[in-house]
Amino acid sequence: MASAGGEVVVVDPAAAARMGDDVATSSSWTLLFRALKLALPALRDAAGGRSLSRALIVAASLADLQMDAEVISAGIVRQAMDAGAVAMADAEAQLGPGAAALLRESLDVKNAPSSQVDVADEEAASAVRNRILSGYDVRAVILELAIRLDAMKHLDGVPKHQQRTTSLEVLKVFAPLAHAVGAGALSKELEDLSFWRLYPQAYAQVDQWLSGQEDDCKRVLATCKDDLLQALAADDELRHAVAGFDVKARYKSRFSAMKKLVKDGRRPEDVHDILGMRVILDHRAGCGDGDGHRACVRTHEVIKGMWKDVPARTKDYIARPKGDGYRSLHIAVDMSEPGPEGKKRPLMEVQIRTKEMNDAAVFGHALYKGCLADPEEAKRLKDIMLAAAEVAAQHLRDEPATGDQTGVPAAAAAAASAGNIERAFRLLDKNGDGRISMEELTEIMEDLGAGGKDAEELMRLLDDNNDGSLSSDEFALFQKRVELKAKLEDKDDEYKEILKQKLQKVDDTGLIHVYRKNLSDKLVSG
Ligand SMILES: Nc1nc2c(ncn2[C@@H]2O[C@H](COP(=O)(O)OP(=O)(O)OP(=O)(O)O)[C@@H](O)[C@H]2O)c(=O)[nH]1
Ligand SMILES: Nc1ncnc2c1ncn2[C@@H]1O[C@H](COP(=O)(O)OP(=O)(O)OP(=O)(O)O)[C@@H](O)[C@H]1O
Ligand SMILES: [Ca+2]
Ligand SMILES: [Ca+2]
Repeated sequence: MASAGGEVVVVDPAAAARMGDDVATSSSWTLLFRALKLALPALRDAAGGRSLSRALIVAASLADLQMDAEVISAGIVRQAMDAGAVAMADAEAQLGPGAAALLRESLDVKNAPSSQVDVADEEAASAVRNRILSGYDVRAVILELAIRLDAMKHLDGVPKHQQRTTSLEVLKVFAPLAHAVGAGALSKELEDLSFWRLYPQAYAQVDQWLSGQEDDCKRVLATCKDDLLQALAADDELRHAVAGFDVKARYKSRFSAMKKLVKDGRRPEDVHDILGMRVILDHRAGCGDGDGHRACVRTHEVIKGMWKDVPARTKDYIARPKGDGYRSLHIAVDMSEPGPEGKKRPLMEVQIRTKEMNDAAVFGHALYKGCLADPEEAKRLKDIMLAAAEVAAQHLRDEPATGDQTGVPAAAAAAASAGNIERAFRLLDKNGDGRISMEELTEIMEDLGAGGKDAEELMRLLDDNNDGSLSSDEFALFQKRVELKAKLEDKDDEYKEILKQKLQKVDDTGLIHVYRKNLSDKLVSG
């Protein structure tokens, strides 16, 4: 047990010992401890403890992003605030003005894509992103991004329309923001989760294509990375010109692959970066190789000695930089097993560049780098978080994710295609008193061959203020949500068709929603 300022917080003694005395006495530790002390009891009471373990996971992910203790403590407390368990005044009193300012800004970032903005519109989304990037501390942006990722992982229990709004905001605003601040892995995760929620059929197609070869390709990437690091370190010319090497390997994300097929109109065999490797050379100044071009070319030669080079795909953007100044040597190698019976694999793209070139290419790099904690400190902060997570796991049971209990009934969704809100409302409001009563709703649903149960379900969904009838405002709000759903479903269908053709997979989803069509016909023709 550890006590701070009267209240008692349970801490696993073994975990506390691992943290070490130096950490326990540091100001980072004090701040994190205060945040935990404030949030733990509140979050433990909320949602069966689920929010507490989530808060700790968010905190650990912020530590992984090399955020400082102020951001991490703000992350823990933000979860407690979002659960309605902690007020801003308490956060400020416990954590001080720095963390409180971060919390306030993160809430501003959270609310930046307001309901007035149509984030599906690229220009509007870009304006929101720019406003966030120029208006707020980048640490507050990263804090909100970590919270968003957590939210995206726990959307099962929230209403469908909310799932879509959140996913669309993430896809259009927050995932590109993560990319812009240099948090590439976070961006990728946000994209794939929102892609899956918004376009489930299209996601399934891409997933089927990519997952088939994923394990094998990832194994190849891991082996190649090790082999390449060894070969580069053993090369005499490179040893002279380069102080160190960094090799990054990545398997293409679902969303990124989908964009190539759907938006660029490529065939799957024309996607040449499913396997990707990037070699970053820490080029020595004054070694007689100007900007490091020669070292990059030498790296290519070493690679040619190891794997099967595909000369037609070599692009030297160092000798001839792209219009935007992008510099990098791009090559491709064929990692298929030899012989006619050998396993065929997609090509592997290798980007070779110096640190300077890489810094310039990774947009926003400086922005993100400016607020990173010392890597050692970041590791220690992470240890504290993991220790706290262990403690939490001992005391709390994570609730299993709940199923989707709030699906929009097919008949309700049908109203989407009606388009004309006023006309639809007038049609349903049979006695013309400006409200749709339960009787009126039941009547029209029965006209359509649906039972009273469907009417009840529909009423529950639409009746925002629970007064048992629908105002035209409630109806309009509903219509807006349903239109978004219909738009997404159309796109999902469209993408699915394109992907299906390209990936030549048989479609097995032929559901015809006769019921839905009936209602929309009725609403349109009425
Ligand atoms: N940051 C940055 N990266 C770039 C730029 N141009 C290319 N890249 C990277 O290099 C990859 C390959 O680009 P290219 O070699 O031009 O080949 P491509 O066939 O046009 O590329 P893909 O669209 O990837 O098939 C891209 O997918 C990016 O990862 C650039 O201007 N800036
Ligand atoms: N060959 C590569 N090796 C290692 N990392 C890569 C490689 N290509 C891209 N990445 C990085 O992986 C992340 C996601 O990759 P993605 O393929 O979506 O990017 P991209 O290549 O820039 O996009 P696109 O190919 O659609 O133009 C980004 O952070 C990107 O910088
Ligand atoms: Ca690429
Ligand atoms: Ca009425």
